[in-house]
Amino acid sequence: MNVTPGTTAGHGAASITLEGIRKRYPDGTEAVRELSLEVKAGELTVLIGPSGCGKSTVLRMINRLIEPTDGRILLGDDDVTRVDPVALRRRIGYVIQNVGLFPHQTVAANVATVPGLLRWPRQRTRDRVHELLELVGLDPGQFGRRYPHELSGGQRQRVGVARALAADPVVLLMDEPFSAVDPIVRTRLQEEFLRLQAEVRKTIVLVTHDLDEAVRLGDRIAVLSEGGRLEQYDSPAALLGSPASPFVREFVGADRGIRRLAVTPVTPEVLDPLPAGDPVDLPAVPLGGSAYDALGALLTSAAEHAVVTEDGRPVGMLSRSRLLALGAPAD
Ligand SMILES: Nc1ncnc2c1ncn2[C@@H]1O[C@H](COP(=O)(O)OP(=O)(O)OP(=O)(O)O)[C@@H](O)[C@H]1O
Repeated sequence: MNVTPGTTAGHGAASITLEGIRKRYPDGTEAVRELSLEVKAGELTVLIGPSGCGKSTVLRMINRLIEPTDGRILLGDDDVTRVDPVALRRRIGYVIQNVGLFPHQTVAANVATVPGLLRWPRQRTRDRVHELLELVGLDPGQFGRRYPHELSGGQRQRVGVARALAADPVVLLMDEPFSAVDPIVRTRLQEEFLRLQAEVRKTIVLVTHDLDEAVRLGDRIAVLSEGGRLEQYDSPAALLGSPASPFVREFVGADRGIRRLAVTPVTPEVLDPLPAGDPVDLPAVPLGGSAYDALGALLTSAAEHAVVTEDGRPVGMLSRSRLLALGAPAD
């Protein structure tokens, strides 16, 4: 299988190209009418859209759990419809909502599933399981021997991610991976997952219903409407800043200004000069930090300005009005 080495992609990450894919189920349902989309190697694309718009169908066509009726799907330069589907699935990690761990196997055995199928030597598998459990924040000595029912929902979710990464797949597909856990655990898992992705840099397609999750995790977000129609494919900031259609505008909602602040960094262009004297009793926010966090600091202190710092040194002032303007829609 060809891989795109590139500087941004992780080891063994491949781009995914969907070319005019279509899925018509045997009962005549046109789940996906025609969809073309490219996910760059090492990037995370989120598929989002109303229930029944075809997100899971698209995801499952990539690893051929569902066969497309038409169109091509490429991993790197390889057409996935031309390779053996079982071999293909071993190269593609797949994480689903309720994880699907084998209940009668230990955590270690669950993580070792694909290396086992690939007949890795025992020691290599053991080392890999150890490494992965550490990577997802579970102590291998403590958790390796447990069974899935002896874990919390969040821990099970981590084991699901470790299992999907076990054989160093070229691509990771995730269908509502964090939706089965409560909002606080969910946010923590998302943060940990972002750290993990910064390390492993896989090409990831993630399906979610949750716009905040999409904005937090996605390098790019694909908004789909009924029949797998691609309404917009953009970075979170571009999607929130300039929705391409009334459908997208309604979908991203009235509070998109706030969401937009979360993906907008505080940059030198929005700063006012420092005042002559030392600014006292003003909140300090870091250059490059999120505008959302800066707004939080201003609201908490009831100040009109924050001091923006770089390496602990004041470099400019940020006013409340400038900050709010960053969240204002461009249209
Ligand atoms: N096996 C099937 N046979 C017939 N129709 C199906 C089948 N599987 C899914 N569908 C239909 O295809 C459409 C897309 O389903 P899909 O599960 O891909 O949507 P989704 O966007 O993932 O939905 P949700 O967000 O609710 O999980 C829906 O109308 C669904 O009813």
